[in-house]
Amino acid sequence: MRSIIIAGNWKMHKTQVEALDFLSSFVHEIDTAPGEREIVLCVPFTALSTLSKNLHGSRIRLGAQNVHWQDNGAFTGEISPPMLRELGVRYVVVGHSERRQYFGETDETVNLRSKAAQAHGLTPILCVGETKAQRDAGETETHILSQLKKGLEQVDQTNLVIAYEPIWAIGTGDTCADDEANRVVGLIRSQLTNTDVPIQYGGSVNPSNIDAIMAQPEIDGVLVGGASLKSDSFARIVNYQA
Ligand SMILES: O=C(CO)COP(=O)(O)O
Repeated sequence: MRSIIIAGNWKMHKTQVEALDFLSSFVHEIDTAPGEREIVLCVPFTALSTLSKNLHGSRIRLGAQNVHWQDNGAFTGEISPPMLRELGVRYVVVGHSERRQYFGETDETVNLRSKAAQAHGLTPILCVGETKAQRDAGETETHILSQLKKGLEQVDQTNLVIAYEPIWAIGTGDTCADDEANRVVGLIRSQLTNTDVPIQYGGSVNPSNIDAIMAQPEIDGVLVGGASLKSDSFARIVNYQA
């Protein structure tokens, strides 16, 4: 049985005050969401502690947006798995295309980060996806298969989420067609030894397209950027009509 995971990725948005403001409305707006939907907020490191203290038994799970593979050491600017665990974090986004593009993340470091997260009981949300140029050149499949092969080496597939995020669909309003997203997610699933790994779609998900995306049989959830920043909009996504 595959889990459904609806996750917001706030990226570099929201101070602690803004995060608490979001939470105060959001907890009520998701009151009636079906219980089997896992709701995750992947927030900036600086908002983790405040949110963690204010979740008060809520069903919302906390996620981080990056994690280092060492427990501690001279790695200025990085955060370790035990530091996240201490704050009640359950999930961590690994290998987001923005980290690969702007911060030199490679399949090898993505792999190290995923394994370290798992070793400390965190669930990595491993992101893969192609650029527009790769799609236009017909290289979508080979690119994603290569990202998966390297990224998943020795990764435990019983504690893992994968997010298919076509880079050209991120923050552009240009969503991948539902059936095409479904096809690529199916291709990703065909590469896994555990076919129950939840696989999300990400890229311009919003309250208007969520129902159609979640109607796709291979898609087990979404990773939402811009539309997760407003509580009513993200709540509508969480409350999608099945
Ligand atoms: O990158 C994303 C989530 O990780 C998607 O961002 P948008 O939903 O803003 O397109």
